[in-house]
Amino acid sequence: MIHPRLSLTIFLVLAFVSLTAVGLWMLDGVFAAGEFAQSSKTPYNVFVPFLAVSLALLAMVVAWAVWPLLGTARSDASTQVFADAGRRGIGGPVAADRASANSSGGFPFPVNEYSLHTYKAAVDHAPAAIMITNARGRIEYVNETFLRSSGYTREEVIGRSPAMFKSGHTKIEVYTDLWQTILSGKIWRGEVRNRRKNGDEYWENMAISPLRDHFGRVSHFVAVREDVTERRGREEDLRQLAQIDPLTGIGNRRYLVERAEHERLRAERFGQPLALLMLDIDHFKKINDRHGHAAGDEAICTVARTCIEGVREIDIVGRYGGEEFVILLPGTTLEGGRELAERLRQRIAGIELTDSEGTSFGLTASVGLASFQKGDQLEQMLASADAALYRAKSLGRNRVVAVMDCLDGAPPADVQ
Ligand SMILES: Nc1nc2c(ncn2[C@@H]2O[C@H](COP(=O)(O)OP(=O)(O)OP(=O)(O)O)[C@@H](O)[C@H]2O)c(=O)[nH]1
Repeated sequence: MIHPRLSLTIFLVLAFVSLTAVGLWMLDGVFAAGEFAQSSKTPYNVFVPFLAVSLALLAMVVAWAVWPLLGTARSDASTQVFADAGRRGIGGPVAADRASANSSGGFPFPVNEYSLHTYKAAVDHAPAAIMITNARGRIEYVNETFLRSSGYTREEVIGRSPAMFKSGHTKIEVYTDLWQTILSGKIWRGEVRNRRKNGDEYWENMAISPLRDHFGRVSHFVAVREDVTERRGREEDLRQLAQIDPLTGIGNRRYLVERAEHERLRAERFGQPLALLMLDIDHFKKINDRHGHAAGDEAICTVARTCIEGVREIDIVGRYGGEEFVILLPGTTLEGGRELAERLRQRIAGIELTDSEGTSFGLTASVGLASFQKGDQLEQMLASADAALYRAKSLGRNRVVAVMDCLDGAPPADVQ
């Protein structure tokens, strides 16, 4: 493709030549130059300055057209990187062909005079942290924001690998995906947890794009990084808040389902046992009716505390419904689960509370127990525990009942 400046130059040259020819023709000079020369009253003196002005203008136009091309040819590799990155937007894959390097991007200045300075200033002071590494993964450039957010000085990072910022808390799959993407010439976007010089960890949202030289080889990687620690923190707070039961402060049903699914997958994968208890306060409606809603709330909180205090740290306790709790026991068999359920039942039966009138009252609870069987889905485990709980209630309450498997429609087998 012809360079736009070149096309304009050709057009102007042709225009000047035509104008000169027309001017001379109008003076009748070109066609009768011999006569003029011989004539005493020759117009020769008129068209010489005319021709000189035209030629001077022509020379200026040519100089105007050729100067930036000469200038750009002298520009170095960094001009090319910045010019291309700036013109196409840093973060986009770039094939740094000659034509694009020569372009002044529509500015009325040569690329290496205007663009290099402007683009470099823009990158140096950009609000996002920017890092450029070479093809061997060594850092060649970092901007001011990068230095501020990482806490390092330029001397401490230039020539080193970006691995120096790793916190060790980003999944290995994230890095595998990152390298596969950028080595295939595409932009990688994602979030990684990095470490500042002072040891603090922070979340960065990154866009890493490969730059190519004029042979099409990846020569550099440009990483544009934004510190998103605050946003991640807020998201995590909201996520946790959405999973907490406001009355008891323990996990709610959403929390339980998420954790239970995680534990079920772990049990499936590693062949470990997993027991699930479903515990429900007996005749709770009567407690509310006789002692008031506040006493009912107090009873729920006390049972929650009793469950939390009665299990191991790795066990998971949550409020599944009104006066119903689910307890997950990773690494625990049905027998182990039954022992714990019985212990909790006894502790709850020992609770004594006082209502607002000073009347004391006690509590009992029934427990349904299920254990993970290979291939079980979470819904099956919950349904089994629920069926066992129903049986415990129908057998008179204040007891523990276990069910091995309700899938075949067999009636639940009582443990107690
Ligand atoms: N105080 C209080 N009561 C609640 C809360 N959530 C649910 N409830 C009440 O708990 C009672 C549960 O009653 P039911 O489901 O009939 O069960 P129950 O009376 O315990 O009877 P069984 O489970 O068969 O022993 C209902 O009256 C609900 O209104 C709560 O957060 N606080």
